[in-house]
Amino acid sequence: MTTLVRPPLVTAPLPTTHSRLLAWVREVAELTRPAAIRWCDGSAAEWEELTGELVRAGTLIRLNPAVKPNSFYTRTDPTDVARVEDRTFICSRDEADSGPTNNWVAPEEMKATMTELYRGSMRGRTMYVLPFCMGPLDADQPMFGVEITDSAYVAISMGIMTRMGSDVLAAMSAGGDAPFVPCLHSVGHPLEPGEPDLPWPCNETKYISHFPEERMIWSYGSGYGGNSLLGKKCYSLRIASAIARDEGWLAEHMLILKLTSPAGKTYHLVAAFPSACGKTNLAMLEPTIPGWQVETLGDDIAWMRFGSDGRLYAVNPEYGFFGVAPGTGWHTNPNAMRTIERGNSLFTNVALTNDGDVWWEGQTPRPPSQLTDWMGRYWTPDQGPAGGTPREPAAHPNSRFCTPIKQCPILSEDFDSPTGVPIDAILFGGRRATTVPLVAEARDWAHGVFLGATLSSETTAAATGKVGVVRRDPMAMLPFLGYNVADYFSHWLELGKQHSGRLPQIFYVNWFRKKADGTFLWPGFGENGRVLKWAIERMEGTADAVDTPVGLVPAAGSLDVAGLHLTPAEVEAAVAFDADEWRTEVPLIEEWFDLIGERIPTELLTELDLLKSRLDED
Ligand SMILES: Nc1nc2c(ncn2[C@@H]2O[C@H](COP(=O)(O)OP(=O)(O)OP(=O)(O)O)[C@@H](O)[C@H]2O)c(=O)[nH]1
Ligand SMILES: O=C([O-])CC(=O)C(=O)O
Ligand SMILES: [Mn+2]
Repeated sequence: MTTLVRPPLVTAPLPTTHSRLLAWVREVAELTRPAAIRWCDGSAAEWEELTGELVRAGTLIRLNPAVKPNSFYTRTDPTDVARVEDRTFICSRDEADSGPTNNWVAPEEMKATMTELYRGSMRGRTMYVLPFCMGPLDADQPMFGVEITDSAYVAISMGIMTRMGSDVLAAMSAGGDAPFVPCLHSVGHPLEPGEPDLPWPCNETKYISHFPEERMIWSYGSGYGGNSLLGKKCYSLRIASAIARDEGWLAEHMLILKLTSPAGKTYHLVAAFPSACGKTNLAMLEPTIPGWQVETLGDDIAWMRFGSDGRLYAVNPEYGFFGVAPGTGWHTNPNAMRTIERGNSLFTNVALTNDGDVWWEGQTPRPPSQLTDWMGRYWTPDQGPAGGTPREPAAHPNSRFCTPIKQCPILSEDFDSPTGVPIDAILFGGRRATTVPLVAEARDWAHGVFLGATLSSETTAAATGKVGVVRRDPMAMLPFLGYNVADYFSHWLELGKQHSGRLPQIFYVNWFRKKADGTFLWPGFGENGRVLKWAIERMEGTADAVDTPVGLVPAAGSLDVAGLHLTPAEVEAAVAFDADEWRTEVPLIEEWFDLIGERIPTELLTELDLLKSRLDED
């Protein structure tokens, strides 16, 4: 079913009877004035057609089918390479509800501004209507969305990242018209008659706006993933977190994995790490310790609800991986390599090899002798890009692969379960060169929420702005919260009180602690399985820990380091709690709590006092 109609959309047979959807599509078409409207069906034929058009337009390059079948490469405009946090807005009716960590503009004012930007913004382009569902379509309450976009790149990417197309559209009106989240996106580059298009149209003016009360998203000016694939961060985190607060569940920036011990016992873990801090890698972990096995359920987002048995269950709302390319290789994340090798993938801002394959820093120990870099320039390992400087990487640090989750060789068979998997442990982690030990176990739920609430990390290339600056990133949700951060902490604490019987155990981790020479103390990647093993053994009551002011860290000999090429002193340095470093950290936590202001729950202030008094005793 492919419906290509000319506005105002009344002449062709319409693919749905959903009246709110039809009215909205008509309204957007009248405002944005596209040359054509296409209802996407998510079929293979549609993928063929759209990728073909994008190749002709110069947006995509088809990769060598012998190495990457049915896969494509794109370079964005060099100014449109990451999420734009300073242009991201939570437009709640009351400013206080967006909280101290979000940008806020009153909804009516934002709508007025953006309506003028959208006026005629799709002229000369096709408007794509993408019906999608976050999470399984057979869920009790399927979470529908419809994205309207003038980008074919967004249309095919959403086809990978979400369950998208005719099945979803049919389900949306199967039992009466279902509610859905309207997601409007325009690259903001209309074409005048005869004007040639650009390979990557976008606009200097960017807005990524969320209307949490109306459950609605408006995005303008950027084609880059996190700003334009509106089912992902915008819906599944910012809008969903607001829905979850209202309905008593959690929408979190977390991977989901299943772990099987040598004895055959299974566990499920979720882990929240900020962008570009290791979620995709941990989700696809290949443990180095014998007998332990990981299966993947999700690498970025977890929706978690309490079941009738009182346990917390997690579902991954997504259908694909939008993973960081640099650092992904056979020695670090072989399962990601196997996933993309199967083809059907899009690569953005990586480097291109002479034989039509993709490359990025860390894929192989040494780069090929020549490449075309992410800006289309001739690049060599010695000289860097032509006209650039020798140390410029060939792939942008935030370059990405976009690939179907079903291709992951270790995907858990529970992936499509509408109720999800029961969670045994929650990990919070960041990228800290100092201070935070390799692993610490929280004393209880409130202490775990405190560890999550004060989580900190060095900024990365996943968002525009300076890289390497330490900032608080509560539960790795700082850029993804759809409401007031203080209310979010209260929500976590409240859920803990309501379900105190069988709560997951909370742990704090840091793979990124460094030695004085700047290299990592802990080898990471497959070796992180050792930390998961320790966490499981803590829950089983078989591993020893030392009580420190930040939590319970591994006692000497309790972390399995057999076969690891680290000296006992190095292991000790990785797991150590350092009181002086924490005395330096406390004022930063106080500053953070001051910023949050009066709405902060008292339990967290109590936890901070407890940390301080324990440090005084230390
Ligand atoms: N040193 C070290 N680096 C790691 C480890 N895990 C991941 N990385 C690197 O950190 C970067 C980001 O890792 P990802 O797993 O893609 O991070 P992510 O949290 O999924 O990032 P987003 O997709 O932006 O949310 C990559 O360059 C990885 O190679 C680790 O255990 N140790
Ligand atoms: O949202 C994006 O563009 C990519 C991503 O996963 C992140 O930044 O966390
Ligand atoms: Mn990721």
